[in-house]
Amino acid sequence: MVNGEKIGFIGGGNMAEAFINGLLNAGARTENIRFFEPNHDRRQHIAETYGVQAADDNRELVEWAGAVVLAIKPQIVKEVLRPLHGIFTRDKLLISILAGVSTRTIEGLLGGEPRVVRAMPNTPALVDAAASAICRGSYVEEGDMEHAAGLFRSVGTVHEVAEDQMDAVTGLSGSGPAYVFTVIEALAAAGVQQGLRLDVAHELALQTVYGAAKLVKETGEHPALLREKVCSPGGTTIAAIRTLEERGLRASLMEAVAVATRRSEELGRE
Ligand SMILES: NC(=O)C1=CN([C@@H]2O[C@H](COP(=O)(O)OP(=O)(O)OC[C@H]3O[C@@H](n4cnc5c(N)ncnc54)[C@H](O)[C@@H]3O)[C@@H](O)[C@H]2O)C=CC1
Ligand SMILES: O=C(O)[C@@H]1CCC=N1
Repeated sequence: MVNGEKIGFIGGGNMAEAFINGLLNAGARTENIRFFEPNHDRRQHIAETYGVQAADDNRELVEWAGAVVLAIKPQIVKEVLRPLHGIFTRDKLLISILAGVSTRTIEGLLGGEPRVVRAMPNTPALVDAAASAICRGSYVEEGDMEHAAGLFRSVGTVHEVAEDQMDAVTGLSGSGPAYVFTVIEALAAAGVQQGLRLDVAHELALQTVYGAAKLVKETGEHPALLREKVCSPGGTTIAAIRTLEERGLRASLMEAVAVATRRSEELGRE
């Protein structure tokens, strides 16, 4: 983000917290970040943990900010944005991280020709390892995409995609951390079943997933090639891989991403 820019968060939930944390780690100043959050406990938690100021309401927040991150649940987008109709003047940029909700819907709710960027980050933003994608609204200005990309880069990686790909991004990387958490949990359970202590099994499962991802990232090698290097002829791994293929791990993941993509599309129609 531009140094010294005022960034406001509508909503102080999990994702807003991840970004506030990431921005501060990246050198943003506390006085340049504000948020509005109606839940008292969350408001207090964010204000006290990060030393950032809570606004009294969303209108006050938007009037103060240069860039606004919309971080509420998609189901309440209409009730939250309708009262803000007309106050998103051309000097403000709105970045929405809502699953499913199109830039066209948001632009319609805000009125006029608001500068809107739609984004889909994920929770590893909390540890500066988010995978995010962004797409442009109808009225963005030159520089807005790079500007928004800077926010997401401060907590991980970012790609620009066409808006018709955002639901697929949501199904893959937006929801994806939950799939991987399930894999870690299942591997640990499998280790326990084979007689390992839970703490040892959990640590082995976690480090294996972390190490495998790091190996793909740092070598740049295709995962299939890296997998071949683990599979000794007639050995343990190829026996396990055959079982995973027979039980449909690949098809299960493809179907999971398809279902999540469709759910994202539905959220946009609700
Ligand atoms: N949790 C995730 O992994 C991801 C979530 N998203 C999207 O981010 C958005 C936020 O998700 P979370 O942070 O997980 O949800 P959350 O439920 O933790 O946060 C939403 C916050 O908005 C607050 N809120 C309710 N009414 C409000 C109002 N009128 N004004 C301001 N704030 C209000 C709620 O009290 C709550 O703290 C959702 O639209 C979701 O689709 C995107 C990527 C990943
Ligand atoms: O589950 C959800 O709807 C949100 C969007 C992506 C991750 N969490």
